[in-house]
Amino acid sequence: MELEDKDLLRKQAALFPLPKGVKFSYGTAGFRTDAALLPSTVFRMGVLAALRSLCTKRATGLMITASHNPVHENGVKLADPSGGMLNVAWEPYSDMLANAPDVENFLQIVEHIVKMENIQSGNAASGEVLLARDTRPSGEALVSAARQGVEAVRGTVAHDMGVLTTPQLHWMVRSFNNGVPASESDYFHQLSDSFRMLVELWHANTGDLTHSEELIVDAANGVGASKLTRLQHLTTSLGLQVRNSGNEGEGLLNDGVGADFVQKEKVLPHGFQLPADVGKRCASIDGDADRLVYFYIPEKHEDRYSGPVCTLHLLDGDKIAAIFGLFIIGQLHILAGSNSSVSDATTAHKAVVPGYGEVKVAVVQTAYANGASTNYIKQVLGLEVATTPTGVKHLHKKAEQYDIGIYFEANGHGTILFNEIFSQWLQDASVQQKEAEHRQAAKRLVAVNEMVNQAVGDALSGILMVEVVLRYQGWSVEQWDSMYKDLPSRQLKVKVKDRAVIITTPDETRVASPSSLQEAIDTEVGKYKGGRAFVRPSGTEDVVRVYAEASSQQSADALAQAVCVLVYHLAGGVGPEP
Ligand SMILES: CC(=O)N[C@H]1[C@@H](OP(=O)(O)O)O[C@H](CO)[C@@H](O)[C@@H]1O
Ligand SMILES: [Mg+2]
Repeated sequence: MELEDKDLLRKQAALFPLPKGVKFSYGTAGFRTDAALLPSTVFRMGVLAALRSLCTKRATGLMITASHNPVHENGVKLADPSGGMLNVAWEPYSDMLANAPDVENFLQIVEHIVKMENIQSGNAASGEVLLARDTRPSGEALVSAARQGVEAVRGTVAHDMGVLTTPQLHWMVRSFNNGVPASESDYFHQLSDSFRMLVELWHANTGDLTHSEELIVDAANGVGASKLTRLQHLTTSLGLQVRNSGNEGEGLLNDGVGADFVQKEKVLPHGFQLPADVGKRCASIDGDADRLVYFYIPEKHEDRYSGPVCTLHLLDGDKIAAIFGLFIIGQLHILAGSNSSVSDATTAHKAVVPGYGEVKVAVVQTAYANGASTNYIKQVLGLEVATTPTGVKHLHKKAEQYDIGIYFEANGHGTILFNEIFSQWLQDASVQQKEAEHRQAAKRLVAVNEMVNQAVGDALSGILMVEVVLRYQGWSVEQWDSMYKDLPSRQLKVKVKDRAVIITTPDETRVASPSSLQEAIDTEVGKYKGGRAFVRPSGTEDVVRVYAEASSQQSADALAQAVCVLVYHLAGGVGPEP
């Protein structure tokens, strides 16, 4: 690095000293903590995003959000030039930079990165970083810190894209680097045009494609609310009612609302009521709109305010993956000219399409996927199921290995990826296939590829896709729910002194160390028919997560509870015994 580059960085970095006594960790999906502690981290991530851009010679992205966490927290996520998460090989750099104790140490790490990655800086270089934030009050000041970080690296500029959902920013980075229109308005038009196309292509088939009931969306009092409203203006046939939009009097961001709350607590979010909302098709998104779950309250329900509450029927990421898989395989069958039904598992997963060959399709899940979903996807849909560690960065990478990769975490983060060669083939097939039916199936898949965010999981495009598939199937939310019945499950957390003492096998289903813990878990699981349990240290919170499944809710609860006690005793639990 040249002297003047260093001087500029030194001067700017001095404005953002590291707070005392804090250790930052990149974790599962970026840095997250109390907003007041973050300016130095965000400034430094601005520097890293700039270096990554100079290194790849393409634009990168930086998003200020703490997703489903409380409003006083904030965080930073980095987008790689592909629009996906920051390349995992660069995560150690982000940890090193974020924790550098002083300016000189920080400069040394920057120099180390520049050398290791052979980065050309200076006037001739041109890096670009797109910045955005969610609706948190701390966001504006943090975007300013990020901008100062980006511009402290000579030869890079920051573009502030304003208040966006996380998936919108990732989409923009991807589009920008692909040289296609990349503004927010382009995003909305791409989604709504392809939704309209899918609706029209259904008309071509059978006639009317209106859904009798509108969808009610809990927007977590976050950034997704205004974006959904905008989307609705462009897609008139999408009947939508947005609640928890964060307007005056509607409550706080993520407070008793949103996808994380609904998925974990399985109770109605604020703004929804009995009996008015019974039977309605409802969805929740999270604070930065990258997670989506659906839910409804059945006619026969318990009152949420009395007794143990589980009145809400949840359709989580696993069920969204299942209905997406059903649609995709259905269209591939048309293209393959096969009359076999999706329940014919022996042929379903080998969609051999004349002119292309075998189309490789898989659903990618983590160990948190409900066992019933995995069975259904494999046995009824006949699709391959691949498993990865927790975290979208892992699922996304795996899904890219297929012609069509559908990935979802149970918590509702996921999307459908199309590989480039297959997507080009579909484009050609949509005009060149002899049979009109085949051209239409290809056109539908082309429209799905356009509509569903190819950069990252996106609640907005996810809603459009679910709504399309429900209409194609002619299903109500209850009919969708009845694809399969979830195995009873329970997820709990345990506080320990140092969660790093637990090391799991790569697939995260077993504890490698301490080995006594895995032996004890095995003994406990053996006591329950159809039982399954695993533990892993969280990558976003200072806890160990415990997951259990069994044949009844009571057994799942008991198994999860027993495993919590084992973790507490064998892995250094703190506070009162669980
Ligand atoms: C069990 C669970 O839901 N874990 C979540 C959570 O990660 P943890 O590492 O488990 O804290 O946050 C991640 C980021 O949002 C998300 O990708 C992941 O699925
Ligand atoms: Mg989120």
